[in-house]
Amino acid sequence: MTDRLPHEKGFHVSWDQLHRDARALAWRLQDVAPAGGEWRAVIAITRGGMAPAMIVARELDIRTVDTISVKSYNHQTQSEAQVIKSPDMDLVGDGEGVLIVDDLVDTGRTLKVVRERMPKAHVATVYAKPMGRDMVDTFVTEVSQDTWIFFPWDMALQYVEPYRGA
Ligand SMILES: O=P(O)(O)OC[C@H]1O[C@H](OP(=O)(O)OP(=O)(O)O)[C@H](O)[C@@H]1O
Ligand SMILES: Nc1nc2[nH]cnc2c(=O)[nH]1
Ligand SMILES: [Mg+2]
Repeated sequence: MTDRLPHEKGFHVSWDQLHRDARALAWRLQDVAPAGGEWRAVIAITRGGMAPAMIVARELDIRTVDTISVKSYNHQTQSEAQVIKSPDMDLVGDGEGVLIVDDLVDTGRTLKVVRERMPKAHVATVYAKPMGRDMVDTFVTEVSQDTWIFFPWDMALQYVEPYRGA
């Protein structure tokens, strides 16, 4: 089940917070745009990168968006990262002028396989943990390694008991 364990802390991100943080990422990316000022395409790492990629593409007015599908986690248990769908490699080439977006980097294993396929791409994530931070060129917020990030698509509003019961 999606309990916190084995992570010590939980960082719960609302849609509103994710929207703000993804826009902050887009703001940072403006300063590192390739020569000529335009990214050729955004590549979202599915599935978690899709919402942030959409927001970044909207802010930076990038209309060409593709995906790379990588599966590495089953809930909180990691196995080997596997590319199960590639982007259009005629479009992507070696990654020059291409922006790769994911929701977070944790161990960096997902980004390792992605970078092998697009070595010259710029890699951006909204959140980063220390182990994988060096795999990312631009990110917004760092959380500790023992934190599990819960995204809005994994959560629902629900009643909580007050601290002081009746
Ligand atoms: O740096 P790593 O340790 O490789 O972990 C980071 C990856 O793990 C999560 O994806 P996940 O494999 O759970 O798939 P999903 O995006 O489809 O939920 C997250 O969205 C990142 O893509
Ligand atoms: N949702 C979520 N997926 C992850 N995949 C690897 N680390 C994390 C995390 O902290 N949260
Ligand atoms: Mg993912």
